[in-house]
Amino acid sequence: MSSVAEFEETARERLDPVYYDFFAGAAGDEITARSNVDSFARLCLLPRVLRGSDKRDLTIELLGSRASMPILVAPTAFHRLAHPDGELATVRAAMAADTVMIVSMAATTAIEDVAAAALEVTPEPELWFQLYLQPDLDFSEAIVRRAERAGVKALVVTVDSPVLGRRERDDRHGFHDLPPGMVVENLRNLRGGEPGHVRQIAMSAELSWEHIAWLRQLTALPILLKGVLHPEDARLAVRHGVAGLIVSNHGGRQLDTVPATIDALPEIAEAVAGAVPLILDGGVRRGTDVAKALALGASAVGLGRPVLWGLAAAGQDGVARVLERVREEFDHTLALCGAASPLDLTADLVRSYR
Ligand SMILES: Cc1cc2nc3c(=O)[nH]c(=O)nc-3n(C[C@H](O)[C@H](O)[C@H](O)COP(=O)(O)O)c2cc1C
Ligand SMILES: O=C(O)C(=O)c1ccccc1
Repeated sequence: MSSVAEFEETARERLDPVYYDFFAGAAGDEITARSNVDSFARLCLLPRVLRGSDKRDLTIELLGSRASMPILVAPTAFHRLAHPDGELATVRAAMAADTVMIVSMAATTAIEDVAAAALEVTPEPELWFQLYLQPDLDFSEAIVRRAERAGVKALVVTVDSPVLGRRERDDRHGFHDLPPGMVVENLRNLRGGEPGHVRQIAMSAELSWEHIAWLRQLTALPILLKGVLHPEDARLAVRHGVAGLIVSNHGGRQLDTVPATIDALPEIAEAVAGAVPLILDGGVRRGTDVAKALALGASAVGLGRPVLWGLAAAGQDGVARVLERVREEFDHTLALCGAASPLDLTADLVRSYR
C-alpha cells in the first residue's frame, strides 16, 4: 500500500496541471502550506516502553458522531475536477472507512446526492456540512435547511475567508471557475434559477460573532468554527456556544505566513482548556503526524489534499487506500509509542529540540 506522498505523485501524473495546481497550490509564497508539513517533521516523538497493548482501539466519539479512527475527511471543493465520480467516490470511501466526511459547500455534487450515496454504505452516515455563511441571511438559511434535510450531523462554518486567498498558481493559469458542465451544485436553484457559479459564493469581510449567534438560534445542529488560530478567538468561540473548533489555516490557502497548525495548536488547547473538542487540519500526511496532533491537544485530524490525491489516483478505491494507509500508520505509531488508544497520547510524548 502506498504512502500519501506516492499517491500525490500518481495524482500529479494523472491530473491536468491546472487542476493539480489548484489542489496543491496555496496563497502567496506558499510558506504556510510548506510549514504545515515541515513543522510536523521537526517535532519528535518520545515513545514510552513496556506499557503497550496488542489490542488497540482507535475509535472516537465526537459531538455525537462516532468514527472508527481520529482521522476525518476535511472539506475540499470541486471533487469532480479530481475524478469523474467526484464527491460520490469520496463519500463511499469515507463511509466504508467508518469515519466523518465534512462535505464542502463548494462541492460539485449536491448534498442530497452525497447523503444518498452515504446511506447506501451505512445506515448511520457521519456527514458534516461546511458552510461559507452568506451575508444574505435568507440565502444562508436556505442552504442550512437543505443540509439539515439531507441529514447532516453538524455544521462547520469556515471563518478564515473574509476574502478568498490569492493563489498565484491559479492566477498564472487563469483558473477561476469550473469548466463547462460542472457547477457548485449546492447553490443551483437555491435562490430561484441560480446556475451555481463559483462566484455566487460570497466571501464577506462583514461577518461577525453576531452571525454565529444568529446561526445558533436558527439550527439545533452543533456548530464548529473552522480556521481559528488566535487563542482569543478560541475563547470567544467557546463563549458564543460553539460546539467545537477546527484549528486550520485552510492548508495555507488563505493568509500566507500564518503559523503551521501544529505550532498553533498548543496555545488554542490551553485557551479552551477542554471546553470544546479541537480538530486540527493542515499538513497531516503520516500516522506520526496524527499522533503528534492528538498528543498536543486535538481530538481528531482532518485530511485535505491526501484525500484528493487518492481520488485523482484511483477514485473511490484511491480514497479508501489513503484512509486505510493513514489509519494503519497511526495504529503502528500507537504501538511504537506504548499507547493502546488515542487517549494515551499525552503532551509529554512530543518534544521540540530545535
Ligand atoms: C483544493 C482544496 C479545496 C478546499 N476547499 C475548501 C472548502 O471548500 N471549504 C473549506 O472550508 N476548506 C477548504 N479547503 C481547506 C481544507 O478544508 C483543509 O483546511 C486543508 O486542505 C487542510 O490541509 P491539507 O490539505 O494539508 O490536509 C480546501 C483545501 C484544498 C487543498
Ligand atoms: O479552494 C479553496 O480553498 C476554497 O476554499 C474554495 C472555496 C470556494 C470555492 C472554491 C474554492
